[in-house]
Amino acid sequence: MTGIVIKSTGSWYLVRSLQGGQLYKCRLRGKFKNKGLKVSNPLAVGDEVTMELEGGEHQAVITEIKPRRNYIIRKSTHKAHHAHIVASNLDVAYLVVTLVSPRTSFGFIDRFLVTAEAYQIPATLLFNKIDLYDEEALAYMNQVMGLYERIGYPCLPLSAQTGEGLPEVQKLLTGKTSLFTGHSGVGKSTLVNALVPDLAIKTQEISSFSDKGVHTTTFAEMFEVEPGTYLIDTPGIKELGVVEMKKEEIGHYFPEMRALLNKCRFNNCIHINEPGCAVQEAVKKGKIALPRYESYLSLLQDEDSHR
Ligand SMILES: Nc1nc2c(ncn2[C@@H]2O[C@H](COP(=O)(O)OP(=O)(O)OP(=O)(O)O)[C@@H](O)[C@H]2O)c(=O)[nH]1
Ligand SMILES: [Zn+2]
Repeated sequence: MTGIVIKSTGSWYLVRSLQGGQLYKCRLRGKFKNKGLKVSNPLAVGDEVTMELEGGEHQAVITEIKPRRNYIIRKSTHKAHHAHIVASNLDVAYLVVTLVSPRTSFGFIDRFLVTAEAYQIPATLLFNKIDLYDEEALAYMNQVMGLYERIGYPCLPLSAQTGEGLPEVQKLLTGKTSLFTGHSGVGKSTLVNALVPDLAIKTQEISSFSDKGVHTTTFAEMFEVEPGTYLIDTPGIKELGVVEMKKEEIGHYFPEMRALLNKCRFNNCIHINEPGCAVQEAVKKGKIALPRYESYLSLLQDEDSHR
């Protein structure tokens, strides 16, 4: 029997069978090694596994994991050098942002996009709460959306509250595995609720497998929107941290910089103040948006502080 991990706690796993949709509470048989990956969890949400029934009606043992197409890692906030896989086999990563109450910063958006680039996962920005925007805010939003669309990131305006723009989001989800993330307060829960039919029932079903007292919402959970369409909610994840990037690598994760990188005079250029730098030139000419370049500089600085 094969299935998809829809919840991973590290000690047990909830798997949805691909043969009938039932849920199984699973343990692992033997040791699973994540080759070349320094992570604390052997299995993540989105992993496809083989399992064998065991004992109780809804219990199984995971015997094998299929190779991952991709995955996103998050650094542990309390243990240095610890990281875990948040989710795997993703088709799209969505960031929910708002320009008012609260205002998502460019820095935060760009960090998310860089992470998605590093893991080669297509990213889309969802601008929520447009019902709150006045004319000025709408004009600003269009400007920001234009900036990101020119780089190649799809952007959608919506209101999880009024439902405006939701059908467009729903269309994008169909047949895919989508990860949702965003700052606290941007309306991610409201949106996930609007997108996943019977979310409360599904959440209840998932938590009915939890042992007493250990249910937490800090793990990513995968919901079936309809067969073949999955949505991964990442509660409590404030930031998808990029794990160990070399300074020279960072520019590659800005698509608008990527094409220019071999045009710099020095091949180890990090585009700060080197002469003959194609990136600085493009910033001066307005071909690279200033906020994007500032995000780039801030990521460089972060790497400095990690050494
Ligand atoms: N006006 C307006 N309010 C919204 C919209 N979407 C969500 N809200 C409100 O924004 C607040 C935060 O929404 P949540 O869905 O809890 O936000 P969240 O991002 O899940 O926040 P956390 O649960 O803290 O991660 C709530 O009061 C919602 O009712 C929207 O489209 N328009
Ligand atoms: Zn340069």
